[in-house]
Amino acid sequence: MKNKAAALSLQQTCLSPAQEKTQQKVIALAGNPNVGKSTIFNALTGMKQHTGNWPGKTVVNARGTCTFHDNTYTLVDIPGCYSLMAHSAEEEVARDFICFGEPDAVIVVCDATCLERNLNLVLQIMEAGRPVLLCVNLLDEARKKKIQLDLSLLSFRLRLPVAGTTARSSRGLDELLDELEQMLFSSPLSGRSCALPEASTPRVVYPEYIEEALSLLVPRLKRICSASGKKLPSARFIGARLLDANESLQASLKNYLGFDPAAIPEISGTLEEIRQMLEDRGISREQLHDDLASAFVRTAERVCKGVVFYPDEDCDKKDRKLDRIFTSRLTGFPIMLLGLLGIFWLTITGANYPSALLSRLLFGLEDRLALLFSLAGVPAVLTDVLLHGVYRVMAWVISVMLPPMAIFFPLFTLLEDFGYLPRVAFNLDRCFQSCSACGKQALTMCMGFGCNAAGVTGCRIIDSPRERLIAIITNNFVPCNGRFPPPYKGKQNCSSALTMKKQPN
Ligand SMILES: Nc1nc2c(ncn2[C@@H]2O[C@H](COP(=O)(O)OP(=O)(O)OP(=O)(O)O)[C@@H](O)[C@H]2O)c(=O)[nH]1
Ligand SMILES: [Mg+2]
Repeated sequence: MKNKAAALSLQQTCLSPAQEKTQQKVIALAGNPNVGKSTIFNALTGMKQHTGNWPGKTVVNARGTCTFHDNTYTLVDIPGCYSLMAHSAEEEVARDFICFGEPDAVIVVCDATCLERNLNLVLQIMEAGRPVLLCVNLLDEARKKKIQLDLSLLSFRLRLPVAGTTARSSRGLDELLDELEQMLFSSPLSGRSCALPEASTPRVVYPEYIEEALSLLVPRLKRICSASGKKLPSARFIGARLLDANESLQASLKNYLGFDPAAIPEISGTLEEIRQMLEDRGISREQLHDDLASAFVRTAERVCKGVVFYPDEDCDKKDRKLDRIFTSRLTGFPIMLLGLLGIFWLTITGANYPSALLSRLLFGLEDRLALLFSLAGVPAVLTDVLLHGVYRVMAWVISVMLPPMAIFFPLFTLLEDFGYLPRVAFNLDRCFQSCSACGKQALTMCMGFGCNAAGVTGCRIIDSPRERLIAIITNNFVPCNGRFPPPYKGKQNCSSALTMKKQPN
């Protein structure tokens, strides 16, 4: 793409308030996990955020810049989330940035193959009052499955700009930036303004009793919050979350405003009044919670009618069949064991040949360097330190560790891209759970076979701090390729860093 600029920085931004803002417009890239946010981010900024075919790779916000038609944007790739009612640490990071990070706009990336499910989040972000540009990605996958989409109708129904993309091949990204530009810089009269006033936003309509409660709460919240002078999510959104007693959002709101609106007598009194009203009508907190959530689902269903066509009823048939083969008890485990053993065999046996070659080359060079050092009259102590110390260790590390890594990680990436790794995690989830660990640990352990450092870093994908700690500690017991035990290293004897000797000439 012609319009990419170099990326500047990659940094964690949890609550990222106004002080971080520059003249550049700050654009958040939000969406469900695994819909291609980081792929779009990388294509637009030239950065290298981790992408792969399983959900939950991005766990902290990443920033980069992108220039298009002389406008420079700061793009923020945020972790995938299914909803703004955060259930995990990553979802909280995403929700906090959308609600309190003061982005100028949010590009919500959706998966074209399951648009209806993705619209849930779109509607929530719209309710939060953030300017939204909808990016329907994975159009190539939708085409493969013969799913037809009417994006103009979708745009009309949601009253949002919509762009279709295939991020993997950078298709549609210029159009996406065009839409963004129009949305941010065209006048409200042109009809493309993103900052929809609250009243004109296509609202998600809640059941009558919730609307009644909100009509009591929202005007009071508006009065209190408007005094804060901050770019808050809409009062309706905050009101609905206060009704739902969403503690984590309340804590972030308090952090952002500097005071807790729910602790102000006017609001706490109204909440109490509403609670009493619900109790009198026999409405439980669970029902309230379900009704608040299902309003989005119902609206998404309504919006999608006539927008998405599945001419082939069994468009997911192939995926389901593969799921059955790779995760059933009968075939899932044998295939998984054979596959993983195959990879280890290829890594270990295959690495012996380049290892032997590299070690012959590097140690041969050492002998020649030793000759050169002695001819040059280099003191013995210096030769020992530089040549028999630094150089020899480097030669060992390169010849032992580089070849298996060069084989293992590409194979691992292939498994990731084929979508097999989440199936491994699924297969092993029960085993890991019976040890009070998390199924995702299967992925970090596999990675640990390539390199423990990568495995430990990868443990960021595990939500629960306790399970993450277990994964980090136990990863050290996974023999990484530099520590594969000698009996398994094949006949060639140039392998483990622990056992390797200098090759005789
Ligand atoms: N076929 C196809 N694959 C895509 C497209 N966009 C992204 N992908 C692939 O989808 C997978 C997920 O992409 P990511 O960019 O990592 O998704 P993400 O939304 O950042 O995922 P999380 O950070 O886990 O939430 C990767 O394997 C991408 O190569 C696309 O347009 N078409
Ligand atoms: Mg990502």
